[in-house]
Amino acid sequence: MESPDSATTGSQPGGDDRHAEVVAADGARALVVIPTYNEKDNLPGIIGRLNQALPGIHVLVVDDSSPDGTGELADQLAADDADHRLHVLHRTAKDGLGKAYLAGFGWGLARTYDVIIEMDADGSHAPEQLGSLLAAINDGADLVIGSRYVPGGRLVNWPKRREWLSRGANTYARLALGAHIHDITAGFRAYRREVLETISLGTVESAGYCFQIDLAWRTVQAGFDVREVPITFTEREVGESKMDGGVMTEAFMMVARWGVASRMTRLRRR
Ligand SMILES: Nc1nc2c(ncn2[C@@H]2O[C@H](COP(=O)(O)OP(=O)(O)O[C@H]3O[C@H](CO)[C@@H](O)[C@H](O)[C@@H]3O)[C@@H](O)[C@H]2O)c(=O)[nH]1
Repeated sequence: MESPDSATTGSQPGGDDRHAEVVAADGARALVVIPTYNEKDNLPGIIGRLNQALPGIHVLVVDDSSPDGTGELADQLAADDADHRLHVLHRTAKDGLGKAYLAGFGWGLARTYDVIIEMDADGSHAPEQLGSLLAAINDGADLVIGSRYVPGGRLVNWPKRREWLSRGANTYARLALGAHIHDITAGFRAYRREVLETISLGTVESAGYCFQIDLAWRTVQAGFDVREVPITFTEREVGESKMDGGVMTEAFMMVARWGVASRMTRLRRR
C-alpha cells in the first residue's frame, strides 16, 4: 500500500468541516517524516515505538547516505513491514536537515496524507506524545509544535550548554520576528497538508536547523492557526547531534534578514 485509504473523508483545511477528525486515533492518514544521518542504532527502536503508539501511521525515513548503514537498515525494516507502512527515501549525500525534510514533504504531498509530521530519529521526541499533537490538529490547529518551553514542557538530560543555546535562539527569533511561539526551533511538529501546500516550499533556502524557524514563520505569516503543546524532550542516549557552528551562523543571519524584511513590509503598509 503506497498511500493511505483515500476513501476516508478527511477534513478540508479551511473548509466547513474544519473541526472534523482529520487523523484517526491510530494515526491513519498521517505520515511521519524522519530524517536520518548515522542513526542505525536508534532507528529500529523509534519505528517500533511509533508502531506501538499509533498502529495506523505511515513513516518515511529520509536518509542522506549515512556511512553507518542506516539507509540499508531502513530498507530491511521496510521489507519486513507486512503492512507496507514504512517507506524509505535515499538521498545521495548529507545535505542538511531542512533539505531532507523538503524531500520528505514532497514525497508525502504527492500522496494522500492529510497530516505530515516531523520527528527526530534519536528518541528525543517520544512517539507516545504524538497523540497530543494530533489531538490539537483534530481540534482545528494547522501547525502543532511539540514545545519544550510552554508550561508542562520538559527537558531531560539535555546539556546545559544546549539548553541555553536553544533558549537563546528562541528569544532571539521571538524578538527579531515578533512571532509569539515559545519553541520555534522545535523539531517535533504536525502540519496540516494545506499549510505545506501554501507556504511556497520551493523558495525555502534554509538548509540546517534554521529550517524549523523558517517554516514556522512562513506558517504564521500565512495566517494559519499555530499552537504549541507541551512535550518532554529527552537527550539521545546513542549517537551524536549533528548541530555545528555552520547551523548556528545560518540561523543567526537568516532570522536577522527575515526580521528586517518583515519590519520593512509593516512600515510600507502604514
Ligand atoms: N537526512 C538527514 N538527516 C539529518 C541531517 N542532519 C541531522 N539529521 C537528522 O535530524 C534529526 C535531528 O538531528 P540531531 O542532530 O539529533 O538534532 P539535535 O541536535 O538533537 O537537535 C534538536 O534540537 C534542534 C534545535 O532545537 C531541533 O531543531 C532539532 O529538530 C532537534 O530536535 C536526527 O534524526 C538526525 O539524524 C542531515 O543532514 N540529513
